[in-house]
Amino acid sequence: MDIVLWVIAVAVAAFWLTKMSICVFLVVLVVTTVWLKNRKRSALPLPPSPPADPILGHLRHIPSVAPEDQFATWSRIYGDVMLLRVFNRNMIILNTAEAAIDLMEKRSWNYSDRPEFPVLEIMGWVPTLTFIGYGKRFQKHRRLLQQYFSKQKVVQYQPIQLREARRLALNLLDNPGEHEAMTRRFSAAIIIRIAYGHEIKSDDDPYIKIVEDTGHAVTHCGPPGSTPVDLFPILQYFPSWFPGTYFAEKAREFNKYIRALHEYPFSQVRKQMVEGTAKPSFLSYHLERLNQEGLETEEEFDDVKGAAAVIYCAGADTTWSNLSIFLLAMTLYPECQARAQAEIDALLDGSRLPDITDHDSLPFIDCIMKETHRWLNAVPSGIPHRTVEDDVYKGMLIPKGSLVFANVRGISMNDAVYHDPSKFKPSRYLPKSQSGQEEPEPLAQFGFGRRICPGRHLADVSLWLAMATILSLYEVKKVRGPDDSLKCLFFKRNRAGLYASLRQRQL
Ligand code: HEM
Repeated sequence: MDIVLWVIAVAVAAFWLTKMSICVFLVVLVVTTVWLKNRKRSALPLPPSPPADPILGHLRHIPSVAPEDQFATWSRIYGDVMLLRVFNRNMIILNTAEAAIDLMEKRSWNYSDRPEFPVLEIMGWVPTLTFIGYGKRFQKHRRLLQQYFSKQKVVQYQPIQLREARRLALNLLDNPGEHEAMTRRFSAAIIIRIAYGHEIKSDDDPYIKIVEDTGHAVTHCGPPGSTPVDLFPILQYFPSWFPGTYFAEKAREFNKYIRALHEYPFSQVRKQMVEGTAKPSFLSYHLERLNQEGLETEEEFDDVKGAAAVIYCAGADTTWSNLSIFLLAMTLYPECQARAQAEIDALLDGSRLPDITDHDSLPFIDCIMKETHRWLNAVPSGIPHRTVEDDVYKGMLIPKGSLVFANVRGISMNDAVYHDPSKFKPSRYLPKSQSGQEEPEPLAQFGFGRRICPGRHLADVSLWLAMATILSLYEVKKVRGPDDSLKCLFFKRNRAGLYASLRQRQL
C-alpha cells in the first residue's frame, strides 16, 4: 500500500513536469516498484515462468490475439501453475481444473477479488458485478442476481426461451445468409425480455440501438483489464496527447452509450409500473421490492440499474458466441449432426418440435452442447480473479495482489483428460455402453468459486433449445459462394408440418 501511495503522489507531482521528464520518471518508477516488490519476497520460490525481459516482463511475449493458446503452450513446459509478469503485475495462469478448484474454490476467500478495470469504469460500467472487488457490495450484487437466476427460478423463463428459439428458426429461414444477425438477436432478445420485460419485435426497436452501441463500445476499448490505462490507472488523468491514454479517451466517448443501457430500461420500467403495464422482469421485481421495503434511495436504484445492465453485458454475447461455435461445429462435423438428427427423429418423428421436457430423452444433443463449451470457448482465458493475501500452493508462493486466470482454453485442451482434444467429439461424454468414452464434463467455461457465472443455468437452457430446434428443422452446411468464401447455410429438412405450424403461431 505504501508503494502505491508513493507512486501516486510522485506521479501526480510529475504530471506538472515537462513531457520528457514524465517519460523518464515513469520508467524509474516502474523499475523501483518492481525491485521493491521482488526484494521483499525473494525468500519463497515463485511458480515457474518463461524467460522475461527486464522491466517489461512478458509484455512482448504475450500475444494480443488468443493469449490463451500461448498460455496453454507454455504450460506444457512450465507446468499447471505458471507465473507471468507485465511490468510489476504478477499473473498466475492455472491450466488444469485441479489447480483452479484447489485455489479458486477450496480457497475462495483469498481468490474471489477482481482487479480494477479503470477503462470500463470510465466507460460507465458502475456498479457492475463482474468488475466489483470482493466485499459487501459484491455480496449484495451476487445475491440480487443469484435470487433471479437460480436453477429453480430459471424454470420460469423457459416459455420465453422456447418462443425465442422458434422465432430464431423462422428468422433463419426468412433471412438466408444472415445467421449471425439472427443468432445475435436470439441471445439479446432473451436477456432483454428477462431483464427489462421488453419484447423485441422489429429492427427499429430502441433497444436494438442500445445493444448495438453497447457492443461497439465494449469491443473498441481494448482487452479488458490489460490496456495501458488498466495497467497504469494514473494515465487516465494525463492529457490525450500522452502515450498510452488512447483507451481512456475512447471510454469517455462511449460513456453515453453505457449510461443509456443503465438509464433507458430503468426509466421505461418505472413508467410502465406507474401505468400498470410493466411485464414481470428483473428490473420490475427489484423495483417492486425496494418500494415494499421502503428502500427507494439513489444508491439502491444504482445497484439495481448496474445489476440489470450486467445481465445484458455478461449474458448476450457469450450465449451468441456459443451458438456460433455450435454452427461451425455442425458444418465441420456432419456426422455429429446426422447422429443428433437421428436421435430427435427417433423420439419425435416430426410430430412436434422438441422442448425442454425432452432434454433427458435427447442425451446426444446435451453432449453437443457440452462439447461446444469445451471445443472452442466463449470466454477463453476466463475473467481474472485477484488474490487478497500471499498464499503458498504446492510449495510455490502466490503473491498477494496477483491476477489469477483459470485458462479455460488450457483446461479444455488438456490431453491428459480429453483424448484428441482438438476434435469436436460429443460422444466422448457418453457412457461406454453407448460407444462413449466417459470423459469428464467440461466445467471451466463458467469459471470457478464464488465468482462462478450466475447465468449458467439460464445460458444452458437457451443453448439447448436453440440447438435442438435448429437440428430438428435444418441441415446446416457450409457452401462455397461465388466469391469463393465459405458460408453457413440452412437447408430445410423434410418437415413441412413443422414449418407450417411455426408460421401459424405468428411468433
Ligand atoms: C454460454 C454463456 C455464458 C458463458 C460461457 C459465461 C461465462 C462466464 C465466465 C467465464 C465468467 C467468469 C467467472 C469467474 O470469474 O470465475 C462469467 C461471469 C459472469 N456471468 Fe456469465 N457466462 C455466460 C452466460 C451468462 C448469462 C446468460 C448471464 C446473465 C444472466 C451471465 C452473467 C454473468 C455475471 C453477472 C458474471 C460475473 C460474476 C462475478 O463477477 O461474480 N453469464 N460468465
